[in-house]
Amino acid sequence: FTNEPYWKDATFYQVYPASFKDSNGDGWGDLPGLISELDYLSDLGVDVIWVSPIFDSPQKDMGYDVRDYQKIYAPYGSIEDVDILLRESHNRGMKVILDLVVNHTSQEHEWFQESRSSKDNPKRDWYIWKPPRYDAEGTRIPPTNWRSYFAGPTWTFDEHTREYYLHLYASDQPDLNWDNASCRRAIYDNTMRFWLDRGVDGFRIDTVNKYSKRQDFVDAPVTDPSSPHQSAPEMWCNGPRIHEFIHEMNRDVLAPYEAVSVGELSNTPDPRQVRPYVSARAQELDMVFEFSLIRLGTGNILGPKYIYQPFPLSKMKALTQKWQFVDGTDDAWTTVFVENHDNARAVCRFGDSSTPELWNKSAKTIALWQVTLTGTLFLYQGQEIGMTNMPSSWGIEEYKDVESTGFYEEAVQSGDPELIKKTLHGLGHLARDHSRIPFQWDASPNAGFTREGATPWMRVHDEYKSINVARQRDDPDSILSFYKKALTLRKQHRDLFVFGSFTLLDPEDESVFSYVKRDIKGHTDKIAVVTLNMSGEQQMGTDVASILGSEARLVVSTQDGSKLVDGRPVLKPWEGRVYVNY
Ligand SMILES: O=C(CO[C@H]1O[C@H](CO)[C@@H](O)[C@H](O)[C@H]1O)[C@@H](O)[C@H](O)[C@H](O)CO
Repeated sequence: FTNEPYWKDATFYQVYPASFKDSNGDGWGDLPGLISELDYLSDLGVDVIWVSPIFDSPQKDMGYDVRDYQKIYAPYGSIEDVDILLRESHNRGMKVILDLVVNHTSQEHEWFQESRSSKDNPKRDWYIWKPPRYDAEGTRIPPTNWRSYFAGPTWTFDEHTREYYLHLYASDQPDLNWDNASCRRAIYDNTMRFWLDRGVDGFRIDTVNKYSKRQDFVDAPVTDPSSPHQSAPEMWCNGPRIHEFIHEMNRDVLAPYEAVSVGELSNTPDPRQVRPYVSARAQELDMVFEFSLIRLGTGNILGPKYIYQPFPLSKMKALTQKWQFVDGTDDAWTTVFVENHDNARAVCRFGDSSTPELWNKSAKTIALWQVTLTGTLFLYQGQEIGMTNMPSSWGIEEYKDVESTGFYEEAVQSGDPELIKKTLHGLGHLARDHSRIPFQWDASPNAGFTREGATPWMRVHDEYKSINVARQRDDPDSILSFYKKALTLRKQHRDLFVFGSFTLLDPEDESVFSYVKRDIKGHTDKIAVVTLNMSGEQQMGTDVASILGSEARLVVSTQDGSKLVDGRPVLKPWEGRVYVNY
């Protein structure tokens, strides 16, 4: 696999800087804090660190609203700290990618300040401005009836020039007009080249399939008669010029710097629509995140996103199979992930955190699932120690995320107590806040995230004394120890685990998740069988012997189990195993 680019079998680790490590006691994570834990990441087996936005920002959406791409948000540190992060990471053989948020800026960005200053300002067309419409009563209404991802309209009226500007997210995040070539050039120069010239190794690219909007700006069909704002992803997702723009970004910036790129791609549930973005010969993106699997349990993200919808294991298995589309028929590549800063914790959503024992066992089986899937693996901070959702006893006041508060406000305004109750229940399961509380390093005050007496920007989890790195580091039976072992196994068996074809077994089984990985690249007859008990009862695993014959060799069990009956593993509750024929 020598001729494969490093980023295919590299392990990426996402850092949410506000919540990773605070070095100066202001209760907000920072770059010196991250730098002080690089050995921890290196020891875990991390190859590439993805740092969520650190740029100057009013933090309306935690930095996904950038005021100055070339300045570091002061509580995070300085640009010199980024240089140290790069140097110290590279010295440890780790690369660093930054978060590129260029579908929109903050409304405080100088570009937007100029654009809103007058209709004939040279940067007017760098954003998307439209005149108002008026309804039958002569009331001014937005140019279209589109709904924002954070609830409410996608348009805000600007008194100064008496026009509306478009924002797919918060009104603090006006969308840039990628149809304007000078705007695109400024994005390439002012943001991407600036950081690549400083030694950054690549980018996670935010909302990458939303840059090209349909130019007819018409109303969307009314799917929710109770709301004036309608779901309309077809108006801006995978738009008419999106491949032209991304190919240009690759040709002019990414390729010349050999910068790795991972795009964040939503509302595109069909792999046939995704492959063109990630086929090597297309020269667009190296890989993308698609969210169908990680979003299981949520409603339509442009509708009742936070009305929780329980899902069967068979659905999780079917979505895993759907996105394990690397089959050697083309040069497309994919990603593997189950957590990020926009979703709740995996052990609470796909595992069972109801007891310490089931929490430990289910978190390990989720890890084994992840490390045996084909594609580039991404971990999210805290996943490796099994961090859990905020306690259900915590009130809405603990939820800080603009999306959580937006949906809660919308429910309150509806005056419908049932909707309010359902939304609170849904947020308790799904909110982005769950993955954003401070990282749990040890049992000292504030979980070692910040110093004693400091006030963390978000409350530290009540259970930090039982779930933290210090407690797990030297415990061979801990989730952390298992992740270290599993990440090593992934590299040792990369031809099957990272590059192999995926075949789902027993799709209707609602307790056991089994699949086969075959060696498509090496063209050998090497086979791995993965069989995971995703239930709280003992289960029979898949028929390993019928696939691997007498050669079946146990590579790993999450609970040191090995019992086989008639060629089928007897799996303890939440036990996972991998067998191979070599
Ligand atoms: O649309 C996005 C883009 O998210 C990216 O873009 C958003 C805007 O920059 C930002 O808030 C997210 O943190 C960033 O990951 C969703 O993935 C997001 O999860 C949101 O919850 C929609 O329901």
